[in-house]
Amino acid sequence: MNHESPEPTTPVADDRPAPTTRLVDLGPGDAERIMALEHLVWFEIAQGVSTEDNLAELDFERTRGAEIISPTPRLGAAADAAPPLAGFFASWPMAVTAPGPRGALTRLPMNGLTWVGVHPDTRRRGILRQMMTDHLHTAHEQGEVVAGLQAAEPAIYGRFGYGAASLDVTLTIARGTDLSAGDELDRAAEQVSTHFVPAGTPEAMEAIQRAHVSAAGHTLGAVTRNDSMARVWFRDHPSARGSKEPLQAMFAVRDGEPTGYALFRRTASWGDDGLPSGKVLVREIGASDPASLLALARRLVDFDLTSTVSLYGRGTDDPLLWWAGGPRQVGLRAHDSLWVRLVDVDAALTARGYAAPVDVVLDVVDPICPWNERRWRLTVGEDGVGRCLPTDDEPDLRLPVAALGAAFLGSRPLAAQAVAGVVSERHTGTVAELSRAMRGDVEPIAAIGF
Ligand SMILES: CC(=O)SCCNC(=O)CCNC(=O)[C@H](O)C(C)(C)COP(=O)(O)OP(=O)(O)OC[C@H]1O[C@@H](n2cnc3c(N)ncnc32)[C@H](O)[C@@H]1OP(=O)(O)O
Repeated sequence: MNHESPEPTTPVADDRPAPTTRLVDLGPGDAERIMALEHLVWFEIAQGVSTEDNLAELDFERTRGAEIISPTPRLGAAADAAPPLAGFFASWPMAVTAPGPRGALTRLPMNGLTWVGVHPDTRRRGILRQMMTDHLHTAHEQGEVVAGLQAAEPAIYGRFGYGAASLDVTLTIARGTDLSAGDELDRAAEQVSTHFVPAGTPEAMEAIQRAHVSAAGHTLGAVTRNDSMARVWFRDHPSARGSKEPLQAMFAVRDGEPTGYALFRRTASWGDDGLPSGKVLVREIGASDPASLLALARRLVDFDLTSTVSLYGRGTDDPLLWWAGGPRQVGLRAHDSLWVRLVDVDAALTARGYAAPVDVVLDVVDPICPWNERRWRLTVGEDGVGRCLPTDDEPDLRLPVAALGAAFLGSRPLAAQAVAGVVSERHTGTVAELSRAMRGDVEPIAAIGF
């Protein structure tokens, strides 16, 4: 990303005079103005964390901002200060596990968008739209095929072609709950040992990363950090965490090999009755096989001085949910997790696999990425491998690109989206045909936080 965009923003739904901004690449030298904007956007400050540490997770090859080039000068600002930022966004090269051919899984590169924010003084005047257009066009130019994000608010990103492709389920399990999984899994879980260490050391971070990527290969919907993110992700600043215990990494090990991990923190508390009621908050848990997941979960529900364990980032048909007794037992709460955007419809539909043969012509609507907005023929053979090519043939169905993003991880069936009026069918039966071919065998897990 080395191009600058001199075009001013287009005012939308606001008659205040719009500032003129331009999109620029940002680097470590922009730390001060990045943090000035971040504090205004998120109104949250990590106490005692240096600016350098705050920004350490950013990839400055993929970090952009909208700087204000007029009006100037700014009341109260130093005359030689760099222009302030009206907007900011960054991304990481990540990966997501999508359905592969015939029930297999496939890990695909994914552009993960993050840190999106616009100055409160300049909102609702098109700066986000300008940034999103730039982001998706840059991703396309760089050959990225699939993009994803987690939305601060669910109403924002559908208009930019993202579809909510997975749900994030939180399970709260009482201490001592009998996780009932059947004899075979019980015996397999007994072969798995667990131990935990502070997560914030370089050695722990490296081991977490290995377990994280390995677990993702077995988990539909799993999103992974890349190695450079992993090196800084779990720094656990004592001043920022206050009196909480350091983040802990628990590993599952079978035959000397790591087979899973969990990241958690315990918070001590005591009830009015004098009994301990500490909480275990599990930020991530992942495993390469169900027995290792079970072994980790059994250990987590068995800590002295605690009363509940909350597991974030789980899925709707998660084995943990049913081992623990079902939705009513675990106070199930769900919200949208990963929003998927097909940057290149043909490459993305060719990269994932299918559950059944299909031959359909899609009429895709995508005003933000015009290279996608046309008819595409998707042909899938008996082997579940697809090919998507441009065509001028009559379409079988018409749909916005966001509908394909929503269905990309094998959930959110197109047939259900047709019932909701999002997808329309020109030839009877073609929505059902494509819908069945895109379905996964299980529901996707939620994405990690990013
Ligand atoms: C992946 C992530 O990082 S998610 C984090 C998103 N960031 C935040 O929520 C931080 C706080 N909020 C903000 O910084 C800003 O309000 C933003 C980034 C959400 C929006 O920026 P703006 O420059 O005001 O958006 P912009 O004017 O370009 O609006 C684009 C469109 O989105 C809509 N929109 C913008 N914000 C919202 C919102 N919070 N809810 C619903 N719609 C919204 C606008 O109405 C507009 O719609 P239209 O083009 O269909 O008419």
